[in-house]
Amino acid sequence: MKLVISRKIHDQVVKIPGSKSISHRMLICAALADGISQIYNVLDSQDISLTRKTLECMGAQIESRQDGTLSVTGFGGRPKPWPDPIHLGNSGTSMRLLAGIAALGSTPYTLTGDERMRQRPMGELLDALGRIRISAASQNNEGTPPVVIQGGDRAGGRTLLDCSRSSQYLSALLMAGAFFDQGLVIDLTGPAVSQPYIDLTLDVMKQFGVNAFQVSDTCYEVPGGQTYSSGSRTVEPDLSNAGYFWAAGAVTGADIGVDNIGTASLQGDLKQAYIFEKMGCTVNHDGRVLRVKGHPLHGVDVDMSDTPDAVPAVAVTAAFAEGTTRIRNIGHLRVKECDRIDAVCSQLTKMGIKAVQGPDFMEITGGTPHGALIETFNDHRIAMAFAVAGLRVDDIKIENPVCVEKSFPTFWQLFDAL
Ligand SMILES: O=C(O)C1=C[C@@H](OP(=O)(O)O)[C@@H](O)[C@H](O)C1
Ligand SMILES: C=C(OP(=O)(O)O)C(=O)O
Repeated sequence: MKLVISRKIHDQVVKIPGSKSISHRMLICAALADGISQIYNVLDSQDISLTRKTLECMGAQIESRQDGTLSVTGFGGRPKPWPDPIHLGNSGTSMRLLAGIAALGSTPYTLTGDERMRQRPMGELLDALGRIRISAASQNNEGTPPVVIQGGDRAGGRTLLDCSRSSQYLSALLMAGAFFDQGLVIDLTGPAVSQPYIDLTLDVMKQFGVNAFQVSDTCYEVPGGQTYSSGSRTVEPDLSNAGYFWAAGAVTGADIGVDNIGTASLQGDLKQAYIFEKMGCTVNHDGRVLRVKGHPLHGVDVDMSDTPDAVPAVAVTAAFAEGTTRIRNIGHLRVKECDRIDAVCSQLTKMGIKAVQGPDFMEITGGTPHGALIETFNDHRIAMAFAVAGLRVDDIKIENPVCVEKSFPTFWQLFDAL
């Protein structure tokens, strides 16, 4: 249990570790390459270790240098057999992206996860793989892990994919598709959620010399017969995690900057700062440091389909705003580390805040929240978002604070230093 002490915080600039999404992708692309890559500023967290270990099982050699840089010797698109089940905890990104890589092998891989991961969907990805003759099945027939993927057929071609619950399926197909003889054309059954993560996949693939592109709103293509090039790459800071510090500025009135944020970042969660601006904060991006300074906040109406990981921080901030905040198009939050719509609303209600939910939205009416014991449902983002509330409210206790190790093991250290 962690007690967050409400306090006055000073204006300051913080440094956030590397992006989880970019770290997963760079490790995978480096493993898919021939030769040695150096990846700088890789996030050191539970989920990234799971991706790393799996890539090692598949034949990549990965060494950590003292400064945290990872040196990756790739297996050139030919993963080696691994007969034992591979455990991926509750890392959806590892599970879905690595299922795509497993499809490149010629022997079966079994991918499984913890209790929650075994409830998270991936039937849509299994169906799309099946359409290009890759045997991909859920052992429980419910479309959830454990899954067994057996590659062998590398013809590729055209497939159909439903990305209404996760964009990670499409990222998986794009990364693997470059090795298929005919490449891969992926038609979507409708718009994808979490679009910026797809753009991030295309961008990291490009950095490793592989082209893939969006043909239309609902069609993507990756030409076949391409190879990933090894080299040196750098992971930028994690902007989902930057959001807890910008939210700290928003709720306390301090001016909190996050260092090393490029204006051209493709991470969707850069938008968090601008949602806080819409709520009344001042945002100042001077090229390197992006600062959010809090002022009296007011409710907003936002579509957060593209930025699911930022929802808990925005929702908690909304508890301190005048009026109602409506967060729309977030049905996919129900299949994350926990049902995040339910978790956020139930814990805000415990704090005396009116929080109403619908199938794919929530509405939070700001007020005067009081202390509570916050249940985190083993979800890092619930823990970090409610820690922010503790800066303004006495007696916020966060249950199971170590769950932040999934994406941000140094969170408490940086947060306590505020
Ligand atoms: O591809 C990625 O790196 C991610 C995509 C998003 O998931 P969905 O596409 O399932 O919404 C996001 O929530 C997750 O934290 C990371
Ligand atoms: C949803 C998340 O991650 P994943 O899907 O990789 O478990 C997250 O980090 O908020």
